[in-house]
Amino acid sequence: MSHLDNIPSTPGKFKMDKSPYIHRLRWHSSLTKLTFWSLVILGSILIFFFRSPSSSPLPSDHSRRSLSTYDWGGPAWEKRVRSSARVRSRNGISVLVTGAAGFVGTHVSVALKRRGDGVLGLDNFNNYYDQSLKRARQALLERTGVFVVEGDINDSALLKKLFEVVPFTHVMHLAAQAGVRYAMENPSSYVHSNIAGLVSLLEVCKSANPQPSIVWASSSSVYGLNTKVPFSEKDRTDQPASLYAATKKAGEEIAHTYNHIYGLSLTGLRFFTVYGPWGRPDMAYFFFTRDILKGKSIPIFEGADHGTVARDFTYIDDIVKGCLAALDTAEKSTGSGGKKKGPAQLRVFNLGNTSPVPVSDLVSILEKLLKMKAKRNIMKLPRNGDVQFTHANISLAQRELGYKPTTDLQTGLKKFVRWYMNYYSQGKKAAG
Ligand SMILES: O=C(O)[C@H]1O[C@H](OP(=O)(O)OP(=O)(O)OC[C@H]2O[C@@H](n3ccc(=O)[nH]c3=O)[C@H](O)[C@@H]2O)[C@H](O)[C@@H](O)[C@@H]1O
Repeated sequence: MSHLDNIPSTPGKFKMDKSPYIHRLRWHSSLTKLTFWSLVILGSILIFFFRSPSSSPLPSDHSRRSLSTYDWGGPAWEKRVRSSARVRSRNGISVLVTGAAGFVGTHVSVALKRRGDGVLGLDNFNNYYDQSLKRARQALLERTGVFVVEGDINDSALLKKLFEVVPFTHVMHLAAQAGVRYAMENPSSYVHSNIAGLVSLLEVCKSANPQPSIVWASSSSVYGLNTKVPFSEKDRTDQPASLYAATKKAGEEIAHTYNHIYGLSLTGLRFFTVYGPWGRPDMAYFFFTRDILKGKSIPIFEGADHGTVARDFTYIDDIVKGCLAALDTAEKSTGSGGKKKGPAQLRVFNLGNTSPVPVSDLVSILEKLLKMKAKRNIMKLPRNGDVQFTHANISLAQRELGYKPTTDLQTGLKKFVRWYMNYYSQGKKAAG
């Protein structure tokens, strides 16, 4: 008889015959053996519960566990949330701004607040770049009357609570893991924020009553290896060149799904290399400024055969106008109680400047403004997600949003440099 003969042919029908039991009774006549086997079984159970990854009822992902470290809730906290989100103008809207302590988030929140809309910020203050800059933006927001709740978009309990406290009419979703090149270093942070975080937010929005209208940040990077310029919303976006771009593209498809199933009104904005005061230190114009001032060499990328690398750099104030116009023209979501009641609006717009500038020209402008020569280190465009050229066709945004950028790179950088010199002269060290 082979050992395979003991295996039942029908699952669930295997019945242990009595012989092992009887056999064991004989064994148990020895107390030592009983104790021994009891300990073995107990030990195995303990090892199973402590070592097996699937035995834990908690998610094993670190980022999820860290969500519980944020402190929120309580009557005083709710009061602050309500007061910040209170609409103070006729026909105003109440907006939850995610990523409020980020570059675009800060500018959009201030603009909304100033015109009398209710604004509540949400930000996880992660350490992707200098956190003190995020705290300084937060201080600016507080002075404007915007409370920034500290929390993560993956924290559904927090999101649900916020919607319980305030029936937001709109969500401006700007929280994301940004940066094209960093995606090679920390891919999971892109999935966590740009995919899981987006789904977590949309899940709560779809169940909210009333459902809010959502405007969110996509990216010019979705055009990827597309060579047809200028980039139009009708062009293909199925060849992303970085994981960052892929997660933003995934976001656009996820938006389609939530619009289709639940009647959420969704508008995606494809931002083109946004720059300006209070910007992101991981972006080229920002760290070029810092390094030129320090006398450090700066890597300037060029394409094959000395090909020009250029960007459709877009000034923050123009982007803010585009964001507000998108919020103002957003139609209401049509669902309720998690159920779609009719077709809802689904839009995507390019928000660019329509005049690409070579990166080497950006450096020349900075040299003039800083009155310092840059140490240029010309390098081959790395194959880590960068594309050679971006150029927005903005006719759709012009037609539907009245979007019309007015700031050229020279003017915008002048404002950035003024802010930079002022900000970092006040004892704040430019993060290295
Ligand atoms: O438009 C967008 O969708 C994207 O714009 C920027 O991405 P990118 O255009 O690559 O901006 P930077 O990293 O500031 O680079 C600007 C230009 O400088 C070049 N560069 C960058 C870094 C460097 O060391 N040297 C250099 O020449 C890049 O190739 C690029 O042409 C943002 O970082 C993204 O988050 C955003 O989504």
